[in-house]
Amino acid sequence: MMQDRMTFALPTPKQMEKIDQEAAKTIAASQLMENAGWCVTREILRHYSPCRTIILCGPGNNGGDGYVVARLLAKEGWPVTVMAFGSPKAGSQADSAAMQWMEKTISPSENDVAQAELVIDAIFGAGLKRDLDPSIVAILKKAKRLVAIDIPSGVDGATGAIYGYAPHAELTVTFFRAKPGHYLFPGKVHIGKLVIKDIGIPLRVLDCVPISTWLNEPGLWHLPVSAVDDYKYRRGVVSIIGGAKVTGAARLSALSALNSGAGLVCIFPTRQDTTIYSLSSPCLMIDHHDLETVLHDQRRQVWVCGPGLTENEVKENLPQLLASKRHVVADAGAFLPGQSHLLKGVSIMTPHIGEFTRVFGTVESNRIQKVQQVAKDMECVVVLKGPDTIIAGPDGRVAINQHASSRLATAGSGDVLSGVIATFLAAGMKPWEAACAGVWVHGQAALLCKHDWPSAEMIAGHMGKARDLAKISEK
Ligand SMILES: NC(=O)C1=CN([C@@H]2O[C@H](COP(=O)(O)OP(=O)(O)OC[C@H]3O[C@@H](n4cnc5c(N)ncnc54)[C@H](OP(=O)(O)O)[C@@H]3O)[C@@H](O)[C@H]2O)[C@@H](O)CC1
Ligand SMILES: Nc1ncnc2c1ncn2[C@@H]1O[C@H](COP(=O)(O)OP(=O)(O)O)[C@@H](O)[C@H]1O
Ligand SMILES: [K+]
Repeated sequence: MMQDRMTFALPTPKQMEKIDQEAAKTIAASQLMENAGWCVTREILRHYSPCRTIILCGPGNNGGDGYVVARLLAKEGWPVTVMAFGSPKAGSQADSAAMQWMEKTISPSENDVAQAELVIDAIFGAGLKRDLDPSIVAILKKAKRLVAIDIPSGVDGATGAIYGYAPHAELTVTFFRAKPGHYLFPGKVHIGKLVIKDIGIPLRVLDCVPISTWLNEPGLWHLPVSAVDDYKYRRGVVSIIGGAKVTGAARLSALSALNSGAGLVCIFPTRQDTTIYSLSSPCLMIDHHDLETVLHDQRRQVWVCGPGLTENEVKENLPQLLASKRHVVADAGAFLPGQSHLLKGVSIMTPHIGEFTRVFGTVESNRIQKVQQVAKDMECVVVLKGPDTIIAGPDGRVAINQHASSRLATAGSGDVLSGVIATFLAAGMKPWEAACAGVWVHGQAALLCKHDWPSAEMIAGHMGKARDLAKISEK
């Protein structure tokens, strides 16, 4: 069965608020809070043995969940104390949860937290929008082992930004769906193990919010299959501009395309002497005509432009590709300081944060918003590469990729990415889907490498197997 793409939805905290409100129309809010508290308790019982535990309870619903956990853990015989940070509003859900807590409640104290063997952080949830109070920061800093309810207090659930400080949780239990901030840096490193629990919110309430952000997983997109009557031009042709001086980048991109299932991979060398490209793989076609002539071939719709190219090489070739309405995957050398106009018309661009900043200016704490804006302004798909790669479409859709490995942090792995994305584009996938699939398969290829330190060439060698695994995972 195909995965329902709603499985991968990452609602923002604001959307989650709306989801909670809608859910409360069919299931009592008190029941949702009880379920949330019970889910957190079960995870604590699974991961820890009974020990001196302090539950830090804030004034909102996150604190309400904390009071439920306190009651349920105490029932299991755990020595539990609640540390209250303000009182819940009279008559609120959190207020009734607090009223059911009959045991020890203490005022905020650094010393008591320092003495606790386990600290449960139920001060603020994912919707936090301002800096934590310094006295709260001082207390959180004393926690030795910490479990966060929903998200560690201080992490912005929409962006992963940190409001002054956030503790490092060993375990974070969130409800219904993860939020973007669970997966985005710098917040991501504060989450520890992430557990997402179903608390009884009906799936259909997702329809009441316009979800635009997704976890990048197979099923969000579908890779083309190889048909019995396949032939090379149906699989798709990938063409790559090959630089004169730096030749490895285009060759890595080509190798990646060949191994990802492209029907044909061609290199258009910018210099006369083509030996380096001719000798690199017997499967590659090397162009010997000028670009104008080559572009008469209508089968060659998809081009990679940038890996290994100098400014001049980009300026000599990119405008011609765009003028002839080719689909261009722009990377590396195509990101010239302040020259965003050169990129107008590309289908997909794949900058890392340095390249992105060079062309589009500094990125504030809300990277998603900035990448979405650039995708919209430039009318193309933007892949902001990194350990939490963000793929934004001009229509506002965003995918956050987690399926990767720091094994990718090696020179040339970006070139490999451009090759696989171009392959999927040439196979007929839409740009956003091709980019998402390429990023996932690239991550999978790195995960398949036998040791932790593969070269980009080795990663490229695992593309075919990684593509097959992506296809299987769609089911
Ligand atoms: N059906 C549901 O709803 C369910 C919800 N669930 C749970 O709800 C949680 C979200 O709850 P929430 O919206 O009440 O947010 P939460 O962070 O607990 O409190 C906000 C309060 O804190 C205050 N405050 C904020 N920042 C502050 C600061 N820096 N310094 C000082 N004060 C600050 C703020 O004050 P105000 O901004 O109004 O001045 C407000 O009073 C979610 O994480 C999940 O655990 C589950 O029970 C499942 C069912
Ligand atoms: N720590 C990491 N975790 C996951 N992916 C990473 C990490 N570091 C780098 N990558 C990925 O590796 C690739 C590096 O690309 P890039 O920076 O363009 O390198 P190069 O220019 O050397 O080819 C990107 O796809 C990036 O997302
Ligand atoms: K919390």
